[in-house]
Formats: sequence, C-alpha cells, structure tokens
Amino acid sequence: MGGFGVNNGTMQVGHIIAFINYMTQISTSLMMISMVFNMFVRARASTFRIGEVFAVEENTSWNSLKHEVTGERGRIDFENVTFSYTGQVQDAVLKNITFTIYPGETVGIIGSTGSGKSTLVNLIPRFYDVTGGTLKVDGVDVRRFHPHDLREKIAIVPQKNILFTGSVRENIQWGNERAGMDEIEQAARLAEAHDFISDAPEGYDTMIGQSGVNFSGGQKQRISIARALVRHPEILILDDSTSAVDVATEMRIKAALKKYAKGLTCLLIAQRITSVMDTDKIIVLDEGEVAGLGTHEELLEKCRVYQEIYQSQIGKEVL
Ligand SMILES: Nc1ncnc2c1ncn2[C@@H]1O[C@H](COP(=O)(O)OP(=O)(O)OP(=O)(O)O)[C@@H](O)[C@H]1O
Repeated sequence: MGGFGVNNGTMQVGHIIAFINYMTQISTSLMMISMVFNMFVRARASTFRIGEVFAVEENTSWNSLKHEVTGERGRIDFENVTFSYTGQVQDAVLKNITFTIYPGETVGIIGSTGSGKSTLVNLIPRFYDVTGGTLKVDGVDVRRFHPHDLREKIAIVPQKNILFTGSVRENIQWGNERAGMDEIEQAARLAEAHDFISDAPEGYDTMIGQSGVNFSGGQKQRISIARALVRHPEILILDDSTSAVDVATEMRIKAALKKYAKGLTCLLIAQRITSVMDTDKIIVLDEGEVAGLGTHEELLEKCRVYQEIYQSQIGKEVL
C-alpha cells in the first residue's frame, strides 16, 4: 500500500515520471514566488529613492523677478569665476576663470580629463552656482534670471546621451513638445541625422531601444543634438557629444550650424583637437585654469598645453 502507487517498496516508471513532473511544477512555483518577492524588495527601495529625490529642497536661490534683457543675446561672460564642489576655496576645481564669448561665436573647449570642462559649462544654466566671481549671460548675472528664462535660452547635449524607448520622433520632440514634424526634420537635418533616420525601417516612427532599432553611438549622439536644436536655443553646449561621430560628419554638422543657425552661440567640449581647430576661438583648460585662449594658430604659437595636445594627437612637432 502506498499513496503514490508504491508496491512492496517499488515504483513504476509512470509514477516516477509523474513524481518528477509534480516536483518540477512545485519548484517552478517556488522560484516564481521568490522572484516576485525580489522584485517587490527592489521596487520598495526604488520608491524610497524616488521619494528622496522629490524631497530634496532646492539649494539655489532664484530671483523671482523676470529680468529685462539689456545686453547682447547669447553673450557669456566669466569674470574671475572660481568654483568648488565642496564650497571650500582649497578644493576649487575652477580658478579665476575670465573670458567672454560673443553672440554667434563657436568656441572650442579642450583640456585633459578632469581639467574642469564639464564643470565650466554646467555653471552656465546654473546647475551649480559659482563659488566666487560673476557669470553673466546676455550681460546679466545668471543669479538674476528666473530659472525658466535662463534655461530656455540654453540647450546642453550631455556627455552621456540619454535616449528613451520610443520613436525617433518622440525622442527629438522631447526637446520641444510644441515642435511640429517640419521643425523636427529641420533639426535632424542640421544634426546630420535626417538621412539615416529616413533609411531606418519606419523613418521617424522607428522605435529606439530594446524593441526597436539599435542605432550606433554616433547616430544616437546626432539624435541627441537634434533634440537640443529643436528647442531653438540661443546657446548650444555640446559636451563631448560628437566623440563617436566621424570627423567628416562632425565638420558638416558644424558647417550647417554656422550657416543655418545664425546668431547661435556654440560651446563645443572635445577631446579631439581636430574638433576644435576650426572654431572661432579655443579655451584651453589645465587643472581648472585657463591655460590659453585664442585661435588654433595663435595657441599653436604660444600655448604650451595646446602644443602638447597637438603633438600627442597629430604627432607633429610644433615649429
Ligand atoms: N559632481 C561632482 N562632485 C564632486 N567633484 C566633481 C563632480 N564632478 C566633477 N568633479 C571633479 O571636478 C573635477 C573636474 O571635473 P570635470 O568633469 O569638470 O572635468 P572634465 O574636464 O570635464 O573631465 P572629462 O574630460 O573626463 O569629462 C574633477 O576633479 C572631478 O573629479
């Protein structure tokens, strides 16, 4: 007598198979329960983190008055700017930075890793406040702007481009919800993205991400640039955002911006010297200080740091 058909301590093949089947079903269910439990624990932790982010109080004070623009639109002045993430002068990552960028100029920013390039441009939309000195946009101290007014002028393409799961059109439109199809297409053309988007299976409706097309790194960067351009900014900041784009395409993007985005002030952070060689002027950063400022030719003549970058990348001795 046995509950599972066991006779005299023996089992038939059919019973063994049924036993294994039941055990598999039980263990699968147990695994599912533990997976759900795991996901629940993770979701709970994420909820706490999201709550923490929402609870953060803004530590930047904004002038609630809408300022009157009196200066030139797209002009940027750094006046003896010092910045430290800790607020302590001895930890300053930017020291006594002074320069002016005039409306419509394309300015290259170059320097070794950690020299302060991203920090410098992040001060412009007031992601951080200067620790010392004054930073002006349109001739007005950035602290006098309303956040909405200041940030509406500026578009930043960050180092790490963030495209979300959705269509190419939605990804570009995220920069400006009111943009129509013609504006989206125009921005994509300026960013040298229109052709490969049109060649994609469903054009601008092609899905990006896991369930859609996986664009190359350079193509993703160009979609991110289109997203920034569709906002019609007065100041465009490209933070190493053409690093995966080939040199010829990068040159075409810069030429298109110069020709069609008239009056646009453009800051171009780059690792490659070829990316900044043809800009109106180049700022060379070294350990948080301006080591040189001028055109490619001027810097090649007088800036030691620039000469070293040139030699290491181009491989030619500077005469
Ligand atoms: N959020 C932060 N908090 C504290 N220190 C930071 C922060 N971001 C950058 N730093 C430090 O500030 C210095 C300048 O960094 P930054 O990213 O501006 O340099 P970078 O020239 O843009 O470098 P890369 O070319 O590698 O992007 C570095 O020493 C860096 O470690």
